[in-house]
Amino acid sequence: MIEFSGVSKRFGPLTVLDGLDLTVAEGEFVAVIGRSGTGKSTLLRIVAGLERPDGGRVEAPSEVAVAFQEPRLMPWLTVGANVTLGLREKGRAADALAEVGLSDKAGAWPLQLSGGQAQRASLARALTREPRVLLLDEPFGALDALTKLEMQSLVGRLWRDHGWTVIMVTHDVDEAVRLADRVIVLGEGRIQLELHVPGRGPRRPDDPALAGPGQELLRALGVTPA
Ligand SMILES: Nc1ncnc2c1ncn2[C@@H]1O[C@H](COP(=O)(O)OP(=O)(O)OP(=O)(O)O)[C@@H](O)[C@H]1O
Repeated sequence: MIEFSGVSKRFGPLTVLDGLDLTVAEGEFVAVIGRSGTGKSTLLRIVAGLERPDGGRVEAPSEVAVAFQEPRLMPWLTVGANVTLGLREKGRAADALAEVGLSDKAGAWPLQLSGGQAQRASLARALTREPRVLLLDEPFGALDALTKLEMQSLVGRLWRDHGWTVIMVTHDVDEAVRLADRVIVLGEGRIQLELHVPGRGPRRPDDPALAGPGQELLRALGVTPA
């Protein structure tokens, strides 16, 4: 579904991606984790076609939707209008809002939404694009712990229901192992570690099977327990 072969990306003297190889299968959920500045967002932007690599080959479908940490809703449009912004077919807003549990907010203004509700609206907007690939860039980084768990469950459910291929950038090891089939650790322009998580997401946050993979990821990130 998505294939990176020897992909390089430089910004001036800075080499961000350095011969990166990555294959993502159709329907797979891949989490990308890594220290700040290791090129995680750049990787997503290349998949989305927002950035061109300097070297190597990239294959990715064009039906891609992106959701960011900040929901990027237009404050002068209602939630419903935001969801179908840029679409000729406006009828999909109601279904998409129902799917994310936001039916009663179609006429509300973005400023009237909580952080979690705004992220739900952002996901509804992605839904109306009927993507094959969903890219998530730290989507829940700004949410409180409980809302975050709810949003993870929602994304996991939407992923299963729609058969999307998902790449999610996150700083949260627990989130990565709760949702992903595979977690990759990015560093020095390449994949430093690749980890398959047993079972299928969304997993229970207290699933004891997640402790081992979580610790391995923390070690790979250079985080040692206190
Ligand atoms: N358009 C750009 N012009 C110049 N430098 C850029 C540009 N985009 C990204 N960079 C640089 O490339 C490096 C990687 O950025 P990127 O946003 O991909 O990292 P990241 O792993 O997503 O970081 P974070 O975890 O902090 O969000 C950073 O040093 C950043 O400053």
